[in-house]
Amino acid sequence: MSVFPRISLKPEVTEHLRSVFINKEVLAAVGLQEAECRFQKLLTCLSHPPSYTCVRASTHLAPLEDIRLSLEEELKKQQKCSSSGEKLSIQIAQHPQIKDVLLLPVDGPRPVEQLSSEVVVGAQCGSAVLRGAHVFAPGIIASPKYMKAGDLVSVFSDLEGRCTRGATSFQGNKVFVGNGVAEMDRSAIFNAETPARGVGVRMVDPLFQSPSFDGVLPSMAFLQNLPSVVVGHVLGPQPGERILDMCAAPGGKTCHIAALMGDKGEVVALDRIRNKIDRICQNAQTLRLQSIKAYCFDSTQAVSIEPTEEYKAGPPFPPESFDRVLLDAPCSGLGQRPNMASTWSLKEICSYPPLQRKLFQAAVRLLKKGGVLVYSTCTVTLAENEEQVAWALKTFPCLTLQPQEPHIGAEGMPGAGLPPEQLGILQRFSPELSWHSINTTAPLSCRADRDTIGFFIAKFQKT
Ligand SMILES: C[S@@+](CC[C@H](N)C(=O)[O-])C[C@H]1O[C@@H](n2cnc3c(N)ncnc32)[C@H](O)[C@@H]1O
Repeated sequence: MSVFPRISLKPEVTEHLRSVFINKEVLAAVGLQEAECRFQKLLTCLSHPPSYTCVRASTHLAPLEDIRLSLEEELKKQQKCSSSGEKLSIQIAQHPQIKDVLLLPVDGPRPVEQLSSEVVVGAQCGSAVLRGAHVFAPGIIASPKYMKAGDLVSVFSDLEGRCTRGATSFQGNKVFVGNGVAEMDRSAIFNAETPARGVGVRMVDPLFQSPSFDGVLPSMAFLQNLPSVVVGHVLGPQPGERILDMCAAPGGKTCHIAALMGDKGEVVALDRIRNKIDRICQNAQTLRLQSIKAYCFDSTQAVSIEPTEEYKAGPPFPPESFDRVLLDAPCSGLGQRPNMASTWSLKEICSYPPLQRKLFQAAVRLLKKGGVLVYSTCTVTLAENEEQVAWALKTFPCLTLQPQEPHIGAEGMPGAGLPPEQLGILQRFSPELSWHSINTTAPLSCRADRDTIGFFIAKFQKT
């Protein structure tokens, strides 16, 4: 059910996206009415959270069913301690095809009454609340003048980033995300000498309710969107191999790859941003994985200039060093859900394809002959997805497009000149195709594959 307005984008971005979704090839395939309808559904579904939470279970540490039962126990304990009167019935489902995934239903939108005391949070924080998080103090932008710990407050998300930090009220474009109990006085949030940390508002009556995973079985349950889990399986890492994850932070997919290899072999994780490397290491440590080596490095420069150089730990690497390469590329992120507003310009969105191509060139060079390259993004544009595939197949005759296992998403979108047999083996998660037709009372395992974030996966082999 739609409760939020469509995602708010700059008009130039909306027009650009319309031209992507209503391109000539799509028009020829489905007609104008259906193409326009899909585009409108896309704008609506992007502002809403998926109807379930996906957890990747650490099946390298314990059997899935044991993890499922422990998680159920932990979440029941969490409910006993919660001050909320209403209890969630906890049903954790397994995914029918993916053997390390657990699915938890999200209950929402729920009928929640708004209160007169308002806390305003940033849009990113608001989106996290809609996916089950509490409000952390750094996310709070405004609060009532005399807010004390223990006060019941309504939480609003500031969609356009217009609220002034420290304000006592805000009349701009905001969306109600639920009620909670303040865990801090206003003065501790805005007037403290050091920035406040920890939970600022504990959500007791959220608009969309799902269990909070904060500190719940951290080594066993990792929150990850379903398409991101699919990426690891499509890459198909094998024990003993050497794998490169070129854009790795915060390391969700890196850790999955290492887990799928039974932590045997070597997973090299690169990211350009230094402080994000710590997150990769923390995640690896929490999930008890030792085969991961993380480096701060610009992956466009990851091929060594000296061609005869031997492989050594750390970048740059000689050509053909890796059995498999994952390029989970930096992208415009327009598939993320929920996302109620983006202030990005068209120029910013169009800045990604050239960077993705530079990374892709390095990926192809670093891959061994016979090796597998997986390219993925969490965005919906053609330029960052199918057009990149068309470019790659033309630029690198050594690459062939491969079928994916599992293939639970839709096919690639027409518009980049790819023939149907190639579109058919691309995997595009397109929540707009089923928006409104998803029966939220149907078993989770039936609807999970369709109610995802927007995502794209292509698999290549170097011959
Ligand atoms: C989509 S995110 C990766 C998410 C990650 N694969 C995961 O599953 O947790 C893209 C990442 O690429 C990194 N990045 C951007 N440009 C890069 C470059 N030239 N070299 C290496 N990393 C880069 C960003 O810092 C960002 O962390």
